[in-house]
Amino acid sequence: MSLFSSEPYNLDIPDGDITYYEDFLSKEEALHFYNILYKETPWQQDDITVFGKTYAQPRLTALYGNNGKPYSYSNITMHPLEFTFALSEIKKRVEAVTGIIFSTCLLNLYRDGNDSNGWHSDNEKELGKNPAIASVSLGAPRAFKLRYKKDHSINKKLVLDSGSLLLMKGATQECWQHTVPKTAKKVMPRINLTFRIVK
Ligand SMILES: O=C(O)CCC(=O)C(=O)O
Ligand SMILES: [Fe+2]
Repeated sequence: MSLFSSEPYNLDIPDGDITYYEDFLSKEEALHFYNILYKETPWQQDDITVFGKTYAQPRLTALYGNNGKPYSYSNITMHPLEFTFALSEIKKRVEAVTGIIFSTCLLNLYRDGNDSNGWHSDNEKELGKNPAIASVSLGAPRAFKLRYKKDHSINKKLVLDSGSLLLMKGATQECWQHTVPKTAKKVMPRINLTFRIVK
């Protein structure tokens, strides 16, 4: 954290609980972890099936966990790898700030502005009701949009900066969807880590 680190910021939204910690990691720490994770991660590109249509996921992913439990979404089942030293360090930091102990981390690599993550909620049944999801961003800043399921005109846009932590809790996954849209801007790669509790 820098001397001028900003306070955690609570989004003012109905039926959700979202906190943004802009300076969760310093810019130097974020770059350090970005470089390690970019190189050490066995990035994979899976085919996903959404509404009966199959296509290559527009980003690369990897799954890590400490309870051996697989995680399934969009007709893909991923089996967790053992946490690496770098991921364990980040996990400890996330747990210290949030007070929540996570079992699993899904990594996303957005190679450029053409990579994205479509509108979804993280509401898989193995996450249980009102799951807490802690999302760490490293590398290029990217837009992160949220919309209220009942009324899409209620929405929010954040830019998730390198070293930031976004914590989603409570009814957020039940009542909101989120997306990382494509961008026409020339952007460098971004790594996102979502810590979850897989039951
Ligand atoms: O990349 C992000 O910021 C979001 C990732 C995400 O929504 C997910 O993996 O479920
Ligand atoms: Fe998500």
